[in-house]
Amino acid sequence: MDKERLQEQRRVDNVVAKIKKSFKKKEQEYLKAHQETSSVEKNYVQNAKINTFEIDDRIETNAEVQQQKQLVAKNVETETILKGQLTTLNDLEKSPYFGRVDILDEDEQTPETLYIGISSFVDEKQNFLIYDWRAPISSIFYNGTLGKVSYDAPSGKQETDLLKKRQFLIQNAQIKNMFDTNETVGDNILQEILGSASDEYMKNIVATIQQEQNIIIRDTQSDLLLVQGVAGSGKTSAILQRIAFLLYHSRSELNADQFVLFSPNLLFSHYISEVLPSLGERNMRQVTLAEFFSQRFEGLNVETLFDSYEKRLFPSKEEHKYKQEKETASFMEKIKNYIHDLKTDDFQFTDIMLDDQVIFDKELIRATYASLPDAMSPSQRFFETKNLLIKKLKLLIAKETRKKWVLERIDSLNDEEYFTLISDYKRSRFGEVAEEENYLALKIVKDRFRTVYDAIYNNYFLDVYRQYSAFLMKNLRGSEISFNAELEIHRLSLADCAPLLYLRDLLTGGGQNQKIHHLFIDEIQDYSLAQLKYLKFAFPQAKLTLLGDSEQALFSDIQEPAEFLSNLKKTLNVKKARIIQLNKSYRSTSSITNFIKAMLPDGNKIQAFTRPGKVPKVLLANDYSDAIKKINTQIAQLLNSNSTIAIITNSMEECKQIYRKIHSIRPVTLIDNTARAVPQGVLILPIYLAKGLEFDAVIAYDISAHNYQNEHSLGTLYTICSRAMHELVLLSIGDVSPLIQKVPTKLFSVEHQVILPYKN
Ligand SMILES: Nc1ncnc2c1ncn2[C@@H]1O[C@H](COP(=O)(O)OP(=O)(O)OP(=O)(O)O)[C@@H](O)[C@H]1O
Repeated sequence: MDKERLQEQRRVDNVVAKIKKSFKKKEQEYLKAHQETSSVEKNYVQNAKINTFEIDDRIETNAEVQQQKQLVAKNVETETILKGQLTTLNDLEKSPYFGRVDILDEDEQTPETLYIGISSFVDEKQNFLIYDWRAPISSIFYNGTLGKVSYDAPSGKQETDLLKKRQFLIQNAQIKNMFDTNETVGDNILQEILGSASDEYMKNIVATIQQEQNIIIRDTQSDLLLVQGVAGSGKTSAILQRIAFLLYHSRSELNADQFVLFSPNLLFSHYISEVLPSLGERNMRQVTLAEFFSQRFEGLNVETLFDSYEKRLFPSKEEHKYKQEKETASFMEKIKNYIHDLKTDDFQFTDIMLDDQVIFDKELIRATYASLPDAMSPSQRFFETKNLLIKKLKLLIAKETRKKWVLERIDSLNDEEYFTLISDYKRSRFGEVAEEENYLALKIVKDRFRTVYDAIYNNYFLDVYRQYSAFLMKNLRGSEISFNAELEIHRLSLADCAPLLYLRDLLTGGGQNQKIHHLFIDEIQDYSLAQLKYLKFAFPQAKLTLLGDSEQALFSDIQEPAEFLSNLKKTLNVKKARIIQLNKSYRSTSSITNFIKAMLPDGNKIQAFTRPGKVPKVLLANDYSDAIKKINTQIAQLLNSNSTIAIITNSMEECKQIYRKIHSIRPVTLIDNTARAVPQGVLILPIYLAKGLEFDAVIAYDISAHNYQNEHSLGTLYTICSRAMHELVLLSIGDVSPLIQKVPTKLFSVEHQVILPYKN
């Protein structure tokens, strides 16, 4: 070991010893906090048990229990914080840092040496032994080349002289690799990291963030940050790091609950779930578009992207046309205009019923709405109508309390019913019997009219579905037929969700979440402009970070990036928009990336990371049973050097067919849309569930001309191939797709004697 490395190792030993000491101290604090929580909890349980029998004692006990509850919550929070700190210290113990910079400030004589890791660490004298990677000064580790550099500090731009930049790979407190570099972050360590096997969870990239990724991570100015990056260029990695960065820099104003990430599917949510905790941060909220819509249309079966993808394989021409129209931003504008011009007579009000009885008929509701000034916006008028209806309901309830049935009901109450009704209200408070009777009558009637109140509160007096249908009839005549037919069987197609919600929210004034500060959307190419417009409306305070690869479009044709960007900017109408392109692909070996590049019309822009590997292999099968044989042989071969092999298909049906044939031969996992995690081994899954994921080896199933006829399916084929990290096998039953035929033959090998109509 050379002298310098020995010196560095000595420093590592020294720092690790201090981290261990600090860990022990924190552990004591944690144990103490834990004991406190347990004792408060015990106390709380005992208090909750006693004195709840006697009605009069309930109120006091409740107050006490509430106090204890708050105490437990506070203690649990302290415990969680300490536990998080222990986890971070534990991680630092194994790998305290990954970078070092030596800098010389203008007014200084001697250089300063700073070490950079996943979290800061100070010794007892408050000396910084490790700087957090998110600290302003740390940015020069990722950004700067040696010489004069600048970084953004809270006090403004700072300049310094960067004298040395050193990278470390430290495992179990031992330096495994270390070297000095003049580049931003050198290739050596990256090579080592990218060459390793895939994992159930995505890893953080903190030690090897690349310059252009660093820009995405540290941007705090843009209202819309659009990252257009080729497959495997680290878009997802960069935004997760970005979330950690934003949380660190706005610790006092922001917490993880104010971040929402729209992810492509539940497998993906699980896959990325460890990145933020590994950086010492809590996870943000995650939701898929399907979940988001389903929550808003209770009782309806909302079509998912996956249903729509499977259906897309056989769409009717007419349906396709309607769907395309509903996905445009201009369709959303039509909704806005429709509502603006909507006459009172055109509102689809509906009677409010209680059992079989009409409580407020629709004409009364219409008259109430009509009585309000025209100058009010529809949502204000709607809100006022709601208030007026609630007032009317209160009058009705007051009148009803005097009815005979109510008195009869009071007389027939047994003890239990009586105490339930009176709940914690003290009997002694009633001056006279009549007062108690009035109280009970009001409770009984209110209970009886609860559903009416709920109906008003939840806006059920407007039939939004009929309203939307009326809108369709006016603006996309014919499309209301299938909408109504689907609704009959409680189904809602995906293309209708955004316009329908928009219509509902504009009319009723709801649906907006003002609390979310940052909205992240991954795989943006799978969202229609109508959906994006709605999300912007639903999260009006949120800054947007949108990531995508317009060429990985599964659900629509590939769009020119420039056209996509300009449409997006126009639709979302934001002030400070910034677009960042990531063209270097890190996931796959250069052989796989070069193969993929050749498939795409503008593939030249993709830069392969120089990691050598085998060229992709194209296998030609004569028929289905030959294909299954070939899959089995390939799996056996690939398993020699790969731990996860994914057979990726174009549809669930294909997955099931393959699974039926091969699961008796070897252990395989069929992944469907109920799966929450991706195990290691051999997997079979359709491409839409593999979005955003990666596997050691991929077998692209049936890339024949039959399955991938033309450029409409290029997005799917490209996405499948780009899931492979180390090896890619493409299997075709019969002639290969013309999309593969245009790839130069030197970029892949062919296994079969059938002659291919090569052009090159
Ligand atoms: N700077 C980096 N250092 C180390 N690994 C990186 C870096 N950038 C990307 N990677 C790795 O490259 C792979 C692809 O990254 P990621 O999934 O974030 O890309 P993506 O652009 O979201 O991909 P896709 O659009 O194809 O799903 C991951 O294994 C990730 O860890």
